[in-house]
Amino acid sequence: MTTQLTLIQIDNYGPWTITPEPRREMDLQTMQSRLFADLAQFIGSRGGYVFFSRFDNMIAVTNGIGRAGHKALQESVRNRYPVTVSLGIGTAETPAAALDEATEQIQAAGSAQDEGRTEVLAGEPLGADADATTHIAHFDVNDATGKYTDQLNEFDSFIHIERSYASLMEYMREAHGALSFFVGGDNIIAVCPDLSAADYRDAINHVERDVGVELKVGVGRGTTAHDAGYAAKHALEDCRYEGTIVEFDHPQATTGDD
Ligand SMILES: Nc1nc2c(ncn2[C@@H]2O[C@H](COP(=O)(O)OP(=O)(O)OP(=O)(O)O)[C@@H](O)[C@H]2O)c(=O)[nH]1
Repeated sequence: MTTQLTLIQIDNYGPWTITPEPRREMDLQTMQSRLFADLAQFIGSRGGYVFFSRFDNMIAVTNGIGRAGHKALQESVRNRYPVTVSLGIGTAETPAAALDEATEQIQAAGSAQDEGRTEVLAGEPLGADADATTHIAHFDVNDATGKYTDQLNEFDSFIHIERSYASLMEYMREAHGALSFFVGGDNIIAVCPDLSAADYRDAINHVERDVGVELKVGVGRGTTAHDAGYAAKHALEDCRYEGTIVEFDHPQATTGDD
């Protein structure tokens, strides 16, 4: 299996936000969220996933999207936005290693705040003969509506959800080189290497011990993020139906420790 990740970095964005003087915050928020929406549309329509992370930098799973697709994305952003984007592509068995490679490509071309560095397109997409299978794990808080949304004010609910996200993202990053992203509501999507049910159970137990939030997870695989993520959603439905905390949409091809 190999995950192809693309780091999307807005070129020279920091200086732009204060030139000629600080821009209205809600105008920046509008631009950032519209750019994210357009990236989600463009990448999603080609089977990929994109996560907003810090908005000035975003991370996409781009298995199945080649250099021409990446170039078209840059052109489309340049034609419609007051900013441009640089793209670094990396491929590896673990998502963290793929992101390292993607990041090195962009960093080698110059600083994020170098006005001479624009529209870098670096790194090689997966070859046609590579095994492009990727794994997506879709985590969800158990009964977030009953425990939080219907009981607490929105900010206090948000604190519980964000704590579980912080705990899970660090654990998955350190233990497995997996990258986890909050995607709204009580949902966290992780891009993962091939892990066992025991690995996922350990992650869920860690979060419960650490911050007292109970999670469940559906895991899918596919040659695009959409295929893997959609399978993960079905597996999550199986958790709901079976009352379990880990379900795969496919037989596990792992070490058999579970
Ligand atoms: N991004 C994303 N958000 C979702 C999805 N499904 C639900 N949500 C969000 O999660 C919130 C809670 O929904 P659920 O997870 O179904 O509700 P719950 O109360 O936790 O119930 P159980 O998950 O069945 O334990 C919703 O208000 C949505 O914001 C999804 O597939 N993707």
